[in-house]
Amino acid sequence: MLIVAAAMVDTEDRVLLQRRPEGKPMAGLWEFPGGKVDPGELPEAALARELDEELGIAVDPAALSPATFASARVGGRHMILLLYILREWRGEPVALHASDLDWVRPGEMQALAMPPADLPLIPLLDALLQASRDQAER
Ligand SMILES: Nc1nc2c([nH]c(=O)n2[C@@H]2O[C@H](COP(=O)(O)OP(=O)(O)OP(=O)(O)O)[C@@H](O)[C@H]2O)c(=O)[nH]1
Repeated sequence: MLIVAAAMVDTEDRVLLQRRPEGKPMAGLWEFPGGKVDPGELPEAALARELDEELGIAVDPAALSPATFASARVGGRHMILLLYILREWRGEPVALHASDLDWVRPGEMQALAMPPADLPLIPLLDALLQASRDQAER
């Protein structure tokens, strides 16, 4: 199972998380917006499609920067999750599928309930955002 997900980063280095709605597996957990890559679909095109469907935003697939990945068992299947960083999009994200949205810093994610496969991604994302801050200051 190939999943693509976005760490959408705002100008204050906060990242958008969405809350899985009731009735879905892992309901109530906070996750990165995204979803399954359809057969024959390019990962970046799949993520732009998911972000449109889930948040109502327009994303240029070329603006998605590969960040890191997770490889884990989820509900009896093996999942590879590709995480991208996204800093530019058009429109204001709206929770079209999620029960809630929130902008959080990676340091604050530890306090939120997230899918187990996401937990190793948090320090990696934190380090990547820190590195791009350092580069911007140079
Ligand atoms: N989008 C997203 N999915 C994640 C994350 N972490 C994680 O384990 N997943 C898992 O990856 C899969 C995402 O596929 P999906 O969004 O298309 O699936 P879903 O469970 O919402 O069901 P659906 O196929 O009915 O829409 C789910 O099994 C989800 O639990 C994450 O951070 N973001």
